Amino acid sequence: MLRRTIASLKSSISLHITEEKDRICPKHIDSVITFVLGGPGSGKGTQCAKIVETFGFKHLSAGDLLRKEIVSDSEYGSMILDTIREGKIVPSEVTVKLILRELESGDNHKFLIDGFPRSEENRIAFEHITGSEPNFVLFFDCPEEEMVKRVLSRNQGRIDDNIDTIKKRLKVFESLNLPVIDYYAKKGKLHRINAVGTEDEIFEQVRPVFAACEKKATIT
Ligand SMILES: Nc1ncnc2c1ncn2[C@@H]1O[C@H](COP(=O)(O)OP(=O)(O)O)[C@@H](O)[C@H]1O
Ligand SMILES: Nc1ccn([C@H]2C[C@H](O)[C@@H](COP(=O)(O)OP(=O)(O)O)O2)c(=O)n1
Ligand SMILES: [Mg+2]
Repeated sequence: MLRRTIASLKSSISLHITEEKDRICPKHIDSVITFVLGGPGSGKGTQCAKIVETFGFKHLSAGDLLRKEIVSDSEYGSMILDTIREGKIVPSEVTVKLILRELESGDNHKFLIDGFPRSEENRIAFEHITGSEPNFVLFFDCPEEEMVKRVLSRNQGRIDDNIDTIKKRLKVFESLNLPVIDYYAKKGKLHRINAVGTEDEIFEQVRPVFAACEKKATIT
């Protein structure tokens, strides 16, 4: 059922999926889904690696999945490249499709979805297509000048890690991603993390969130 739906998403790029019949659930209804949010350079990827190591989650980075599409023969490659270079957000149907493919592969039921949703459009598309919501959401709260400093010294050869694109990405973060963060705060699902400090200091704020989640899973 899910594979068929992914196939139909591939062939149809218009996304107005609002009816119950169009919804699909991740393969494992007992999955733990965590969204990991924060501005560019706030440390999402760095902390996800620590969470994977300590708590055994599967890390899905929306940015990495999109970058893989650019270097593959994907029909969306050049559109994704142009969008990322401009610091804009790739249409949700493309990103959600890539995430769904990962949610459906392998046996791990605990997912960190890093850098997604980056807009209300992303959020709504995910909810409508999967019929599910995250169990909780991490927000790495970092001052702009620190984010700029980190991105400029990241040295991963990314086309969007230059000062012009960073300025655009920060504007997009403020206008499109902060409303999503607000949405989850109001739902009581947000864990705000102070993203300034050493990597280990920051992880000491992250650890109890996942430890509590593990404890809850043992009790229920
Ligand atoms: N707490 C920290 N202090 C200083 N630099 C950091 C910290 N956490 C991550 N970095 C560095 O900052 C850059 C951006 O981190 P990254 O995890 O890629 O952020 P994001 O995925 O949010 O863009 C990387 O070069 C990383 O090594
Ligand atoms: N949900 C997403 C995630 C990333 N993208 C695009 C736009 C982003 O600027 C780039 C890079 O995202 P990525 O999460 O790797 O960037 P940072 O780790 O925050 O620096 O990818 C997107 O269009 N939609
Ligand atoms: Mg990242």
